[in-house]
Amino acid sequence: MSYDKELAAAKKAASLAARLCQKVQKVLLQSDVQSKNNRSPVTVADYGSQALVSFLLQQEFPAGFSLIAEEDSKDLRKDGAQEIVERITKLVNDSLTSDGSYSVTLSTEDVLKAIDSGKSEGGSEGRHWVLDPIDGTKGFLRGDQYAVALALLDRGKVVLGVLACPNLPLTCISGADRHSPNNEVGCLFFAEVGGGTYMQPLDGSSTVKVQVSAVENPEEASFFESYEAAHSMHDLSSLIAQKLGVKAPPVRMDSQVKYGALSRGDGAIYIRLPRKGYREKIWDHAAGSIVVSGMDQFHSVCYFLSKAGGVVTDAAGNPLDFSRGRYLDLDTGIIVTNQKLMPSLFKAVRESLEEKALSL
Ligand SMILES: Nc1ncnc2c1ncn2[C@@H]1O[C@H](COP(=O)(O)O)[C@@H](OP(=O)(O)O)[C@H]1O
Ligand SMILES: [Mg+2]
Ligand SMILES: [Mg+2]
Ligand SMILES: [Mg+2]
Repeated sequence: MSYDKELAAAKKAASLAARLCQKVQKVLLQSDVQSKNNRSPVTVADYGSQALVSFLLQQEFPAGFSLIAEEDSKDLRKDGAQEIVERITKLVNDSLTSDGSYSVTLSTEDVLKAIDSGKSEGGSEGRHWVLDPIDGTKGFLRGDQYAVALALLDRGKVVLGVLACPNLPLTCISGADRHSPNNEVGCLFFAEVGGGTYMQPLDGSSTVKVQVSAVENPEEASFFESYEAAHSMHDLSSLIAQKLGVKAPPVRMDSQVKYGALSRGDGAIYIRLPRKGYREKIWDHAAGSIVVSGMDQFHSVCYFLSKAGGVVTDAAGNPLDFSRGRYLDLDTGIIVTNQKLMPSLFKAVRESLEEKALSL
């Protein structure tokens, strides 16, 4: 089955949302940032991006529309939030106008409703869009990396993914090419089931097919991990890297930009080991995982025969299961690399986890 129409709509929505985020990042005000009840930050750009993507997808695919997205309008409906809601509404309307193909003006209530369309519970039946309107909000606030991450699930499997990465250089960010004079930024990665992964500049001016690194010797591999030490245990990943023989220091970066960079071979390994008790959400990995694998992990024929795609599993070697609702139920963490390196990465992960358990 082809998802070309869905992919085209997803690329357009994510690109417009990325432009909205870029505009906000340039002039971010303290009043634009709020704290959710889990104390994680959320900004007018997170809300604006979610409202915009939700509205655009719903226009294109009104029948049975279902969206699983990170944000909701609860805090925006509280007393005193009117000003911030107006600012978000203006951002969304300006984005729609700038695109030229929409002659609508959304009210503040339209925007709140569009944000709240993201409350779907997902599951293994039917189609569901999955959105992280800004993945890496902490990176966004620092002026670093972040992504707009959008995927489509069909019967519990990821069938397409789009990652808009406004601050990622168009050229390789590691190894010998690192100091390339071309410092243009803004990449859009996209993948459709079975169709490989492609990258464009955010303005869509050209397209290249990308492939994960073919490195087989871990000594030549570099690895990615979260910038935030609270999101992934850096001591454990450095133990894993040491066991593998990785020589290069870790590349620490926010968000699913790590999956995008990996999909074009900027590094060969991504290790994510959250602290005990943390539950991963599907919007933090749906788009990234298909961009790296270039296909659905559950299509086992592709999974075993492909040489080009990367492999994404949990720390027990299981493929990620997006069919269980808003959360991923997985063993310990997520590891990503190419087909050749996966057996040794997996072994190093198991040994390191066992050593850590013994030392507790
Ligand atoms: N304690 C924790 N452990 C692991 N991940 C966490 C976390 N707290 C927040 N996160 C998730 O980590 C995401 C960022 O990933 P990364 O660590 O790769 O930059 C956040 O996405 P948001 O920024 O969309 O909230 C959030 O969902
Ligand atoms: Mg968040
Ligand atoms: Mg996220
Ligand atoms: Mg987010």
